[in-house]
Amino acid sequence: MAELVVNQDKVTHKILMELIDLCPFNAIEDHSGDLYINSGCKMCRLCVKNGQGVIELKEEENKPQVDKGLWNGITVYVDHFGGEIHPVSFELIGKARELAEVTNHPVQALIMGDDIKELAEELQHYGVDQIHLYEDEKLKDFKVENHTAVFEDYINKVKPSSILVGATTLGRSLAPRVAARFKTGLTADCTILKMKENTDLVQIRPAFGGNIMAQIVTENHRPQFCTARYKVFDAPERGEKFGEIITQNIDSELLNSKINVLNVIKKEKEESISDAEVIVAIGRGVQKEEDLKAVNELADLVGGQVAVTRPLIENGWFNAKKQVGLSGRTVKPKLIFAIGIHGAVQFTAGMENSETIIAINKDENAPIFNCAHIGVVGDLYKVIPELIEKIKGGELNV
Ligand SMILES: Cc1cc2nc3c(=O)[nH]c(=O)nc-3n(C[C@H](O)[C@H](O)[C@H](O)COP(=O)(O)OP(=O)(O)OC[C@H]3O[C@@H](n4cnc5c(N)ncnc54)[C@H](O)[C@@H]3O)c2cc1C
Repeated sequence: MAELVVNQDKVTHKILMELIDLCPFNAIEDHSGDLYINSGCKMCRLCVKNGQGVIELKEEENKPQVDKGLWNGITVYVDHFGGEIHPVSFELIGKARELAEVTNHPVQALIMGDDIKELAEELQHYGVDQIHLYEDEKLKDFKVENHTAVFEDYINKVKPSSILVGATTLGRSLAPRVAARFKTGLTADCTILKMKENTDLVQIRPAFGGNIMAQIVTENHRPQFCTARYKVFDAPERGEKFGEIITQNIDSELLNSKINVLNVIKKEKEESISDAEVIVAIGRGVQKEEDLKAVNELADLVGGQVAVTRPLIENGWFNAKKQVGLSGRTVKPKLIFAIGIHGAVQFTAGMENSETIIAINKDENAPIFNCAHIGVVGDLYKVIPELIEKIKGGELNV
């Protein structure tokens, strides 16, 4: 761990006041002219950058060192259920291929289950170099202890440098357990991933309530683990068959979960905003619940689903599944209307990769216009009826 060292001899009243103002966490205090850092400090290092040498970062001596050359490959954990691969796994394969170009590492897929050869063969069409297949009847149902044991076995045998896991219910349960076994870092819900030439994976995600984009690097441990949500990255097109399937074996004794799955009841597939191709997203600019009638009419006309910002969940108008954003769902439709939405980073983090964003806001300075492809400055109570009229009259084709 790094620590902050305060050079009290360099502290002047002016610098102290500036740093107190600068710290976003109110962690710097004036103790009779001395600078004191309290427990609110989140090590954001703003004070180190701007403190004119008053605060220094002291890196830990004898840091653990890893031989990065021994770790080779970018592995995607393939999430599947009921004979279908979760689409997030394809998206991660697309990202892994991009990252692998920097380091010339192979892209590997890790798939485990029972009677899943066909799924492994399907993966051969997505540009994966190696598909590591674990089949055992004890892997038929997801049992976190068994799946963790297999994952551990795989890492010990193959030694991948980076591992990408979909932030599904299953992935969120599995990835931290495996990361803990290797005493390595895991960054959850990454929205951007970049690769350094030295094989360090730069894991970028909103942090501190979405106020900053944190860049997290696991410099001294391998493997590097991250999860990413569905609809953040692009899946590659299905192509020619490529890559080899490597059958891996694990000592069945290690699959010793005490969980006995009696029955698996498949949930009805629900309509989800994450799958929508067109979305009409609304925010607090819509003032009354009865105004939703016009919003629904617009959504019907454009063949879209209605989605909302968090305040509209909090006021009880919508179910939480309709929320877009950091604490809601990530969406990447072909077209999204953002109507009466300010454009807080916590909202845009969940929709800024949409193909076309049309923002309607009466405030021309609203941040939503920064990520919009088309911006309409106007009152939604005038713009929505006009849009409806024009679509109905055939003047506008959406
Ligand atoms: C940890 C954390 C997580 C969060 N997660 C999320 C999240 O996942 N999703 C989310 O949405 N928020 C989230 N938030 C809340 C977020 O910070 C914002 O408060 C929220 O997104 C604001 O919603 P809004 O844009 O609808 O409302 P407001 O900020 O009130 O904006 C309303 C907008 O409507 C415009 N407007 C008003 N009247 C009209 C009109 N007649 N015509 C046209 N435009 C009009 C205004 O100009 C304004 O820009 C989170 C916050 C925190 C701290």
